[in-house]
Amino acid sequence: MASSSIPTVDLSPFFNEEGDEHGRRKAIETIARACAEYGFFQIMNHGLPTDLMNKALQLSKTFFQYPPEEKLKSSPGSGAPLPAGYSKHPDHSPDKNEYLVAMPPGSSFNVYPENPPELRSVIEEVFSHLVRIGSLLESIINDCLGLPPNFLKEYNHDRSWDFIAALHYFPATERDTNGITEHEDGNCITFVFQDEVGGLEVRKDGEWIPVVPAEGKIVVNIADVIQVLSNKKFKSATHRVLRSKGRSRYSFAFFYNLHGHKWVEPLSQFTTEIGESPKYRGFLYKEYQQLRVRNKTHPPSRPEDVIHITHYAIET
Ligand SMILES: O=C(O)CCC(=O)C(=O)O
Ligand SMILES: [Fe+2]
Repeated sequence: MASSSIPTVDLSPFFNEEGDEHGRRKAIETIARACAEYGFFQIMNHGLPTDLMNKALQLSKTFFQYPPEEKLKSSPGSGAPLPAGYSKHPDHSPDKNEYLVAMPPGSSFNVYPENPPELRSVIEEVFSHLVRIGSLLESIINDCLGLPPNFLKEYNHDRSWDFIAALHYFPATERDTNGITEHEDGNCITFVFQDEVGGLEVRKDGEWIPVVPAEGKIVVNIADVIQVLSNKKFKSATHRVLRSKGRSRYSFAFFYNLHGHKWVEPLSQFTTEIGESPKYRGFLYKEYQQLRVRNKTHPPSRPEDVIHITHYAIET
């Protein structure tokens, strides 16, 4: 494998009725290595139709091209655990994008745009596929970590905090190409699909590796909750998005999440049982997610004040 690309995993063995045990083992090994080394890989043959992904990107583009007053009609309501609806980063934010967030289909917090009319049903369809793919990847990661069968599934059984974001990155300017500042995601596992423009990069051994757009592929990255549970055996991938000159970029990110009432701490399998000290103190997930939402809605003026998972790290 060239060092300048991230591994691609073919998931078809998991959909093969006859049970392709060899194919499954191979996929699991590749994923285990990718998660331990840098927390990023791509998947193909995952069951989310390429046409549906393209349609979602196209419809989101139509939405983001509307004038601000139209988009602002679907501004988030209050009381939701996340700003579900349309938002744009404040001008002083280093992140130069606008986004439309949706929680699970049927959630009372969702504020969908009325136009384009098909956008809602297409996002809901994509959402259902990604929940299914999320559960599959969660069970594979459960296996990769050597946890008891269904451990993560039972721990993370409530899907009501999952969310999806349609993102629009503005074209770069002469002086500024930042789209999303380097970061790790706070949830369990993230899934991204993007248009052909490119700009997503992942850091490995101090180097930025571009995630070259490939139609039909979904980018998967391990996020903070898995990093904490595994006491850093699996890495929450550091990534960023650079903007292109003269071109907008559209993408979707799905956050396979955890319910806010869950307690998160390094599991005994990765601490006491193997004589390692925990690298994080425990926390209620809701508290961490609230701090992260604040990072976005009220970005601190000093970058060092942005809350990351290091907030809970135990100094050694
Ligand atoms: O747009 C992308 O490719 C990635 C988005 C992302 O990293 C995020 O929303 O956390
Ligand atoms: Fe991210």
